[in-house]
Amino acid sequence: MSDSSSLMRETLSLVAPGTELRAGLERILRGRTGAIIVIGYDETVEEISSGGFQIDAELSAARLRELSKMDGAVVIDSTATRIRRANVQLLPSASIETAEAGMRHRTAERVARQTGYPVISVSQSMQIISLYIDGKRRVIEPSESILARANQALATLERYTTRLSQTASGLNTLEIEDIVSVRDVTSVLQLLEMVRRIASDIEGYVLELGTDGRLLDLQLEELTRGLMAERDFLLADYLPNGLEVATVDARLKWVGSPALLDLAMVARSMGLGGPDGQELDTAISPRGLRLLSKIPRLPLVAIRAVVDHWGSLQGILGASSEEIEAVEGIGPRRARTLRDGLSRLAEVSLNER
Ligand SMILES: Nc1ncnc2c1ncn2[C@@H]1O[C@H](COP(=O)(O)OP(=O)(O)OP(=O)(O)O)[C@@H](O)[C@H]1O
Repeated sequence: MSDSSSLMRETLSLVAPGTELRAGLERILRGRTGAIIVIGYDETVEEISSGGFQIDAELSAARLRELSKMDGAVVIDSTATRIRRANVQLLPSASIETAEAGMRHRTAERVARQTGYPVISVSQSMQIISLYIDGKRRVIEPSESILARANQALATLERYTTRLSQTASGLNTLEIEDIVSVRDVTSVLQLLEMVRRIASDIEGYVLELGTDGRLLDLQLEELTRGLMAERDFLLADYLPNGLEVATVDARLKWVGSPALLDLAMVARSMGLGGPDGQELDTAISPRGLRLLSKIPRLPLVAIRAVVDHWGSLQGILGASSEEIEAVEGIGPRRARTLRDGLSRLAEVSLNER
């Protein structure tokens, strides 16, 4: 993540609903005055500030509102906890380009560029809160508009997680019967990746919504619980030897959303389906981590020990109880848990057929 996007995220959470800063901005909007607020105070800010007065007071919504009634800018510290100057005229370099029209917004954009600190402007005439960071402008929207979009994304996420769980349980059956093809594996990764992208959009909304996003956060957490572990196991089961998960992640990052619909593209990212990922019907067998992880009360160390020993799910399915018990770190109890668990999984997939 670049510095400017992490500053954007930090700042969005500083101005999110539930914070004093946001409450102050809402008051300014309701009072129909404008404001220009610099979030950061150092020598550079000092150099381009003229007039006004120094203060060092705790930031409260009421104070921010009162100080913004005066002409000029308010300067607060970068954690948005203290107000440091008010009634300031800002004199950024006029040579910094700005696409904005009014003086307030031109100044806000220039100060943000010159100091590297975020600057907020509240437009009196347009009743809009804008955030300027490093040459980018972002409108701070009311929670209702963000929630409307977030709920749409949540509905999409729900559809995808339902499809994912069907496709993944279909893969269980194919794995037990050892009739998996590259297409089957790739379809699961494709859905996991789509889910990951939608979830990341929703995480952005949660951040922006502050205290208004709590319910959304819970819903997101519920829909995506365990999915990243599922992804790790899937990749551990099928990646060709020597191909790192980080490499697959990096490749997928460059796959745009339309291209993600192309299974061959996803297969190629996983190093499967031949050089161009087109050989989707090629048979492939899992190592067994993903399926074994579905067995309740079987610890991951035991799963790893067994998978390392046989190297394939079919090897494990064909092993006798004695052979499994003999694996270091297993013992009779875990061996029974594993055998019972596998039989139950086999039964479930048989019934599902
Ligand atoms: N350089 C500056 N430093 C501090 N404050 C400024 C500066 N320029 C403008 N402002 C503040 O912005 C106020 C409005 O200025 P102006 O009407 O030119 O801007 P605007 O962009 O059209 O604003 P709005 O969208 O709020 O109507 C000023 O009264 C002043 O308080």
